[in-house]
Amino acid sequence: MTHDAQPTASHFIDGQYVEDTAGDAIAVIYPATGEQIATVHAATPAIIDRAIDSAARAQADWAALPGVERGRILRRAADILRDRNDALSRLETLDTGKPIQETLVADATSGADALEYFGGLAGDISGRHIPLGGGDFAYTIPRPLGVCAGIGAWNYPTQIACWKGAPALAAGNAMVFKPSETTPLCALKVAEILHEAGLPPGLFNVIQGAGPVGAALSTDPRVAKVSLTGSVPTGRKVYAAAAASMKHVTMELGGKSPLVIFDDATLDDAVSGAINANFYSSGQVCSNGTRVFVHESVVGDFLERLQARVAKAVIGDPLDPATNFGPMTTEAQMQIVLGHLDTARAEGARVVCGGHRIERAGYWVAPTVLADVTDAMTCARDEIFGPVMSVLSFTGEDDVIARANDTAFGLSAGVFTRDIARAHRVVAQLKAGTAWINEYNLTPAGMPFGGSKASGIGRENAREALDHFTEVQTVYVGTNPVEAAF
Ligand SMILES: NC(=O)C1=CN([C@@H]2O[C@H](COP(=O)(O)OP(=O)(O)OC[C@H]3O[C@@H](n4cnc5c(N)ncnc54)[C@H](O)[C@@H]3O)[C@@H](O)[C@H]2O)C=CC1
Repeated sequence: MTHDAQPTASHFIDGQYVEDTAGDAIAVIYPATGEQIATVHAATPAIIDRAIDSAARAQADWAALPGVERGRILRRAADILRDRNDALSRLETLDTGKPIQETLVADATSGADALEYFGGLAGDISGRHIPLGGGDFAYTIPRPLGVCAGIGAWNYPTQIACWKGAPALAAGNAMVFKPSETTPLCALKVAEILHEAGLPPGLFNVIQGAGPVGAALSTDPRVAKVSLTGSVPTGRKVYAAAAASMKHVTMELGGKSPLVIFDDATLDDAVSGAINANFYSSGQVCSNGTRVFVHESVVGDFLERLQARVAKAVIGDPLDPATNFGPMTTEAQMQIVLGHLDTARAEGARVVCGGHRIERAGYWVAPTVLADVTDAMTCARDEIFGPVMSVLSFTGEDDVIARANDTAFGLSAGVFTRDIARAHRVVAQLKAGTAWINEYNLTPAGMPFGGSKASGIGRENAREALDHFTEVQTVYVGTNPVEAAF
């Protein structure tokens, strides 16, 4: 381990760092240079067992605490995350390659927001009272599920650990979290900080590894729920594995979301929206609006302004605060994106800018805008998960709604227009878990976030996430003499 703020071992179990070099070595690469910055080891079956076992032992006492006491610990952890934002952001940049300009505002800070939000709500978890007539009544108790597994993607390692951990812990559960094998470091820091804030040992354990470790968590009978952020194919596998033991699931999966720009939109805002919907984190954002439908009367103007803005991207050392565009997180993902660019050209898309690898050490793809894209092209159908915007033109409102919905995904959508009636009419018809009007990709902790159709099940953030980390026990209370047939 070469940097001060780095975690000191591969796993964090029962309140402490744990190493077990018997597990496969996983090289942690700084994507901006291709340099190896750390090594972690995949969890062996013994480590997996230890993590689940310690979580199971700690959970009942945690659940028995008053919610305000659980919440106080989460809020303290939020403060520590904010205090250490600089060091944590640097580590996140080294792990993911995302520019420090982004990690300073969207990773530990977003995690802190979730911890603060759910810390506040923890004291307000309550059931319902249901009057039944004749003096009888029922009430409900939202009960924690027990041990929950969290499995993360590579793009927002700190945020994903907190978005899953905060509501799980607030509701009285324990969590075993497995980060993506390509970005393993920051979830360990989240565990360290939670325990420093007073979380009793065992309640947030982090173990490393790739698919097989995630699969072991998804099938273990001691695990009551799996919350996954990942691709649709992985989601299908994890959902199926969880079904065998009837586990609860939350699935935050991929997308191919539409962003619709009407002819009355404030065009510079729409261009900003399209940039935020495609190039943040070099396009490695699940909710990205990668199918940008622009009204035919403004598409020329839109492309001209967009091209001028993309030319201003500062591509360079991600640790330099001036840089606002970084590399892909992995070499494999860079190759996937470059393959998509070849296919797009072959299918007739016009490259307005970018369209190639940037020749420097590490895994860089230039911010790319494709025009003259049609609905049938692969770049308009498949999730690319890279800095590739496809621009399509449209004529009528009904037509663009039908085209926007013609996808198996349903994660997000956006609309730019100054006509408020149209904005609400259109989003009401878009099959997407989250829609933005005259904005894009903002996900505050108090707002539910998640997907429809193949993009997922359940919601993260807001009160909805607490519902997904609890189950209701109903109690009927009789207050009258008991009647019976005989
Ligand atoms: N909806 C959302 O909130 C978000 C969705 N994503 C989606 O995530 C994907 C990119 O992330 P990746 O890390 O490539 O996804 P991935 O699906 O390859 O991996 C996700 C996680 O699942 C684990 N995994 C793989 N196979 C497994 C198995 N059989 N059982 C259990 N766990 C398994 C991986 O080790 C990793 O931790 C994209 O499709 C993206 O859209 C990314 C961020 C947010």
